[in-house]
Amino acid sequence: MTFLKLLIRNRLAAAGAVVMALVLLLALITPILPLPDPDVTNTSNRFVKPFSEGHLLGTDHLGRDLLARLMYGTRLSLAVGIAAAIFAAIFGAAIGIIAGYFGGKTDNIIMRGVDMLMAFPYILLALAIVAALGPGLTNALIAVAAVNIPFFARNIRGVTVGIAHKEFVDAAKLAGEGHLRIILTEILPNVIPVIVIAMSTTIGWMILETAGLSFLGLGSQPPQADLGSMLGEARSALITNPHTSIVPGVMILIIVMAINLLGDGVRDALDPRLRSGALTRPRPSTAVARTSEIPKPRETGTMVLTDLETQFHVGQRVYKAVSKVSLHVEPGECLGVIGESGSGKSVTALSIMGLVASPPGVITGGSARYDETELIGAPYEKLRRYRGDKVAYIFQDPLATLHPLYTVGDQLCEAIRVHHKVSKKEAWQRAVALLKQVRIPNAEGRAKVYPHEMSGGMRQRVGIAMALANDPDVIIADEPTTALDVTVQAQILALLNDLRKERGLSIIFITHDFGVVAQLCDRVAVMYAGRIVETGPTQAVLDDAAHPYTRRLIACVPELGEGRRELHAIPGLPPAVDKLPAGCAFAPRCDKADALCQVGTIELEGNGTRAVRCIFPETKLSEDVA
Ligand SMILES: Nc1ncnc2c1ncn2[C@@H]1O[C@H](COP(=O)(O)OP(=O)(O)OP(=O)(O)O)[C@@H](O)[C@H]1O
Repeated sequence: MTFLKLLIRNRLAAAGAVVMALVLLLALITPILPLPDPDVTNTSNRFVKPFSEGHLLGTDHLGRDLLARLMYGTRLSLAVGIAAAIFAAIFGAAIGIIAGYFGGKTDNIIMRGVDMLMAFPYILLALAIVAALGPGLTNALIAVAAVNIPFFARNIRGVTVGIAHKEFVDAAKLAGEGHLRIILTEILPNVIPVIVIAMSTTIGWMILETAGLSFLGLGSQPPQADLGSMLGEARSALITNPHTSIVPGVMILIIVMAINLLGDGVRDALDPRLRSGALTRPRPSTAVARTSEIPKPRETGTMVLTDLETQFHVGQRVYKAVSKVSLHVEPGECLGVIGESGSGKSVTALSIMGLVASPPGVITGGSARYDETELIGAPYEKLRRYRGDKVAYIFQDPLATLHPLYTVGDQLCEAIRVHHKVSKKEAWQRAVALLKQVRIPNAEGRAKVYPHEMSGGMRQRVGIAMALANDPDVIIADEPTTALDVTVQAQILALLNDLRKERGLSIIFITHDFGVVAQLCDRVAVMYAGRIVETGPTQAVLDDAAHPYTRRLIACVPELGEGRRELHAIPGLPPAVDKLPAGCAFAPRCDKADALCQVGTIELEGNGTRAVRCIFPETKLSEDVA
């Protein structure tokens, strides 16, 4: 269904589909249409012009009705082209899957054979095959299918090689599944979209090739008409009676155009990366469609978010990933943003610099101010200048953000030179100094290695060095230690803490671990279903959390050295952000909730230092202490 919707949304593809459906329908019902016999000659009636009585498209050099020949010819050309495409796809895909899956010698032998076939110009190869088998439509079909097999084999082999090394295939092998079963259940479903895409984009080409062979007299034999043979026969009357060539020529043009447009649409609609964003590529910065005025900031700091709202618009659905989030961070301060997976922490962080992919992401309101400059809705050039230079990000998996083909030193140099005009040598020296600063031993030597040659902890230090490359004022760290073991995690946290003190950095630290917040953050903001439910100084929140959700989150952290202690998981799941309930989103999971919690809007209310979004808080916040 999604596939069809996406296909229809692409207007050119939809036009191609309509034309193709019409042509196919006409081809199917040709035998029952009141048409004259396409093969009956009437030499007294040669070259009748189009729109004559009894001959809508005129007649050819033997007086045969061109409309009837066109309809039957189209039927035949389509049948042969489609059949050739199906054969080429089946055999080519089978060869590609076997070569890609088994690899090694099997791959070498099969693919060198395919290479040899590809070394011949396709039309020469097709001519050689037809010459060997003899002229005729079936042989033309075999020839066209055969010359296209290498194209499918190469494409599918490439995709299969990638899939054959994926973990789920290894898991199937470890579970003792046989090769045939793995190919049918693990590999094939993953390559079918590629086969369909390859077919949809080559079918038009195969119809042309079949027409080419018939044009040369090697395909359909007289008196049988197909589009190529009609063109061939019309060749001698090209100047005197052009309608005999124009009629089949225009039909070939229409069919090939329609198939190509449809094929491109099918390719786009089947590409999973384009699905949620319809058929458009992401824009360089997140789309902003405000539904209200830019709010005035209520706090001060290096980075101040006020009532930030980010949504994902997917078809008719609206996912409210971030709802009216307000945060601020002072110079030299570390703010922790904590919440379960899916609570909107990353989307909040990415919205600040316009890094949420659009479509489907849209910032629908709020403000993000860096040092008095509004970032939401700022022109892309301005955001680009600020990205990395003023506000830098550190992500969870540095392997995904570092380029695998460049050394870490080169990547650091590039990051420096994007924002500063310095010589390569100077950039390199700065890169080495940065690596030293993040305490990488033998920084000169390590600058020359590739990311995959480093351990996870070292890579994350490189990630931090990248973030520091341009001396930013704000660092947004999105779960930078989640993938690391506890000792390395402690080292990285200590490093971030030292850098913060040395450089006066503001850090927004995203995590789902209260233990990490306790170690590093001055203040904490707890998120649930896209909203802040509690904020306050870390120690105060840890000592006496006000929101039942915060209490439950803290209770989930094991305390080492405390002897046996029961951990209380939070029952239930967070709500889907496209179907948020009224009132408190945590109410369905909260044992303190009653009917009052499930109506209206519950505001975040505080005393200047702490705030909570709950009508039955676990603890009463003391009067204003600001
Ligand atoms: N492309 C998208 N289309 C629809 N919804 C999305 C999309 N990307 C994210 N979301 C939704 O936005 C919400 C917030 O996601 P986000 O990644 O910010 O959560 P998170 O708290 O950072 O989680 P995690 O700790 O797992 O990274 C989630 O409910 C998610 O389902």
